[in-house]
Amino acid sequence: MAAPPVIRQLDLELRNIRKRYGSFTAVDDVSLKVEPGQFVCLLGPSGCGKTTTLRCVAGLEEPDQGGILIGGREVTGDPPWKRDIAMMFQDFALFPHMSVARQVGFGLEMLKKPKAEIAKRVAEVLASFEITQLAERRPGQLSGGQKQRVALARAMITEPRILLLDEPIGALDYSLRETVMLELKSLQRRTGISFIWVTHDQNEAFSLGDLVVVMNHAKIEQQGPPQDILSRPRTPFVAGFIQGNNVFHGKAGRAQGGVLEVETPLGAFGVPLLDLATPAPGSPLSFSVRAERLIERPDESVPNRIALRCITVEYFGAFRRHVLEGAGGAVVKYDQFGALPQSIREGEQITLGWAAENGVLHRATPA
Ligand SMILES: Nc1ncnc2c1ncn2[C@@H]1O[C@H](COP(=O)(O)OP(=O)(O)OP(=O)(O)O)[C@@H](O)[C@H]1O
Repeated sequence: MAAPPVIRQLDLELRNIRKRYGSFTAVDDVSLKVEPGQFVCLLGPSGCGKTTTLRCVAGLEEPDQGGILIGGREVTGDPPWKRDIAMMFQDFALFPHMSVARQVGFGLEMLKKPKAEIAKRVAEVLASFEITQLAERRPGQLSGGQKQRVALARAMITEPRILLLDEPIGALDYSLRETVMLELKSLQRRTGISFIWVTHDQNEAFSLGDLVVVMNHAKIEQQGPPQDILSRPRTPFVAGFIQGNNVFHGKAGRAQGGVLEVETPLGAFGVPLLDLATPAPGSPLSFSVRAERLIERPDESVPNRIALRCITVEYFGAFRRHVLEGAGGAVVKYDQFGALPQSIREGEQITLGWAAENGVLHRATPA
């Protein structure tokens, strides 16, 4: 007889969560499914509702509408300690008068575990986070990086199903961040605990997340693997928020062979429709083209072409960014691999173009 199918419960499911503060809606109709052991990054500008969403998952806020399931179990209305989660805050929220060893064991103390078991687990966790030598110190005697480890050890000791992290490396020096990011990613992979990581830093979100959830004005604008968000932004907000996109606004023209003509102040361009319905002629819309997808001095075979003047050339580590101006002052960015010889000078007039397949038509509304 065939083995019964294994049903893997989602670690977390948010079903149409809404949270209002008075008349202000901080989280609006947010739905999310987190697979077991997923690294999820909630990404968006300040005030978009990331922290409030996380606090709803933690049980620190109660949503006005919608449901929260953790490990397939409805937890909406349950207090934080009944949710199989742990949380780590940007300021680490360490208890100032408590020794490192005591704080790390605090979660187990709350769960009323026997003293001997707590001592054994604390010793193990301190060793695994390489902070045994700090056991008797107080938070005031720790560096930023050490506080971070202590906060993490404290969160992980109860082996939660989900770890919620609110800007967990935001308080660290830049020099430390990359190392800590790598450590946290490998910790997440090793333990198989789902991480929900709030950040406004897209580099963090794209380098860490299996799933990136982009929020704006209390709503999810797009969610998907980093590659999808980078290559196929679905809304003008996502395209504009993610570095390196040129966003063009215009009106729908004719569609032919799956390519829509879009009329913009810079000219008419062909953009693939892919799975989108053909918009009514004249309806307003937008599309984007990544700055590294532009081609210099394209020949006649390239249908989308713009005459521009180069305003500035800037270096961003591995690439060189050209900022160019077109008709009516529209700004276009063109990125070139930094190791290539510079081919466009400031002040130069130049034609840039792109293959039609590199244009990404946006959906009019968030989805
Ligand atoms: N307790 C509260 N009372 C009233 N408004 C609140 C409260 N908490 C949050 N808000 C508002 O809800 C909105 C979303 O806040 P939230 O902290 O979730 O945003 P965020 O995306 O995490 O921002 P940041 O990156 O700045 O932390 C903000 O406009 C904020 O001012």
